[in-house]
Amino acid sequence: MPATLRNIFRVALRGEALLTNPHFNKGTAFSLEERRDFCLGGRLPSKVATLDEQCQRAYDQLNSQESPLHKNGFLQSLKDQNRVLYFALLSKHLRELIPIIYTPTEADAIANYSHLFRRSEGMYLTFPNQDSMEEDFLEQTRGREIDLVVCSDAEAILGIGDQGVGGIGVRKPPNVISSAKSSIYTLLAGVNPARSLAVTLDVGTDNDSLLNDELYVGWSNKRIRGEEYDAFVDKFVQLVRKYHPHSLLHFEDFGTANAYRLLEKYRNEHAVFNDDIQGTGAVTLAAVMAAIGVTKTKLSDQRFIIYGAGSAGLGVARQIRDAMVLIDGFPVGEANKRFWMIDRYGVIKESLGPSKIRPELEEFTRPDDEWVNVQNSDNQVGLLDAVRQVKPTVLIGCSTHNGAFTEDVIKEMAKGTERPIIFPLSNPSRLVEVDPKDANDWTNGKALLATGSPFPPCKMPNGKNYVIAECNNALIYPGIGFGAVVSKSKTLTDSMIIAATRRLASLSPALKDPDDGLLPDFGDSPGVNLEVAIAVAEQAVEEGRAGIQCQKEDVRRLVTDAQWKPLYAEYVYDANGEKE
Ligand SMILES: NC(=O)c1ccc[n+]([C@@H]2O[C@H](COP(=O)([O-])OP(=O)(O)OC[C@H]3O[C@@H](n4cnc5c(N)ncnc54)[C@H](O)[C@@H]3O)[C@@H](O)[C@H]2O)c1
Ligand SMILES: O=C(O)C[C@H](O)C(=O)O
Ligand SMILES: [Mn+2]
Repeated sequence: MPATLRNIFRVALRGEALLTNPHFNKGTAFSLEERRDFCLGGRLPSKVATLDEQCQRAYDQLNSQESPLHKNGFLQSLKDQNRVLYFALLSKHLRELIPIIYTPTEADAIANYSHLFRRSEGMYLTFPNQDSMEEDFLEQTRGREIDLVVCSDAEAILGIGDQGVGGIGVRKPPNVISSAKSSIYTLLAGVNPARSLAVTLDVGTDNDSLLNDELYVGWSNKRIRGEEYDAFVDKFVQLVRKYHPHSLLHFEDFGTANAYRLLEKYRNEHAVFNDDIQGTGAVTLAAVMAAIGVTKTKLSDQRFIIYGAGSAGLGVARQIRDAMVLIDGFPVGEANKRFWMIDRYGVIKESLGPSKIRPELEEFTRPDDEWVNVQNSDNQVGLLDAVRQVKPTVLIGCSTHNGAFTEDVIKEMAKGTERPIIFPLSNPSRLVEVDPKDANDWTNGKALLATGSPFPPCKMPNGKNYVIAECNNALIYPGIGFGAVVSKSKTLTDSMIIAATRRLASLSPALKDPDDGLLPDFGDSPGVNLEVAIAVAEQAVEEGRAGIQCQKEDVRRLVTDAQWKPLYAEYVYDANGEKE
């Protein structure tokens, strides 16, 4: 892929092979000299276009697409044709187009993957083909330096569940989640797309509608679990470690039990990152820090109800708990007591027993005697009862349960605290626990709000707009990953993630104006992620994790210089030059 800062690029492809390679293709932007030297003479109309002109044309075509899903399809096909143009167009219209290639539209695209499938992207490693995994892996990566590997087994895609290699029904492609997350790395942090790899680990699916669809493009088999699953994933992780020891390995949308286990298993031997646990924990902590800046309280003053105790819910609880310990000097045991986790069986409390409480939840399990006056007949404590009893100051949703934060729940919460902090984080938009507009109305504009998907601003009682912060891990994970990549960090530590969070929190608009959004706008997300990357790389250098020799003062320049930007390089033909 043409690097931005190098103006001249030696390329070994000519003619059709050049025009059909998305990493090298410039379409009508090939200069006259390049057309001559690369045998493109009769293959292009005569006018040489600039990248700006190409963006304008592509944008006009995009706008003729009728729905977000059609726009997503158009952009996918642009990406298949010309990577520089794709990223240049996205960069020019960031605020408008992130929701098209990412949350929420990408959820519909994944749900329809098998029916929209046109062309594969990235790497598919399928359970029954594991004997050839190394060969398959090398086939796509030989001779390439890979900085970033994003993988998913698609068991828990956003809030829409098991999608196998990509679902059916509404419409679109597998690899979509790992590809979308990789594109965001490039767009918002500057990861070179030629140095990143999106991988789908196809271990089957338990989604019956996929298994029964003859157009399903993945491995039509029940999900593999247990030792066989672990061995398969391990084979893949060891390949990444062997061939790309400095890469960052990003896990996305694994089922909760696997997500935690895999993170713990590998985090001390390679730079691994689980976005749903750590990315969500980090961005949510930053939003909470901004909110308590508005309420002028401390983290350890808060009482948290976290509704949905899966990867995201527990990641958020742990991250905030760790910050309470680190920032407020609270003992861990005391900090744990500030959390009430709720899942399908109500509040996680002791008498639910090990069949309903996963081991990772034990530290947040509540004693039963807290609930003697509020238990329902089925021994479960629901959200409304919990809110009445706990009087939470912060209510966070990671449940996929649309509408769970009812008017009763929100009004009950507002009785117990002056400025309720309410973050319904489930994605995509249709799964949000409460529409922020309702939460705003029901609390007379008192609620401090953030959501996982983009929502329009709300009206405050004084007529002013209240910006709903988008508390999505994309505001921080690209920076965390890029910081780890540039510093060639051997592992990704909790302190590096805390450094990222603090840097993000320091950029909150609410610090200047308490009525402003709790987190920076996604239109500013490239600058925000750059700051995050610098903070992470500085921390890596400071704590001796970095694989590069440099001083902390040099990190800002190093990270900035390493960013890939969507600009065309000038090509010179060289039979020994780049081919992929
Ligand atoms: N905003 C963000 O950056 C962000 C990041 C990660 C996840 N999320 C969203 O959070 C949601 C959960 O994601 P996850 O990765 O943690 O999934 P997950 O499957 O690991 O966890 C979901 C949890 O919610 C519980 N749950 C389901 N229905 C419930 C109900 N009716 N009441 C109470 N609990 C219920 C499940 O039992 C499970 O424990 C998804 O919608 C996802 O899109 C948002
Ligand atoms: O994909 C997103 O938008 C955020 C998050 O990783 C999720 O699973 O919802
Ligand atoms: Mn996710």
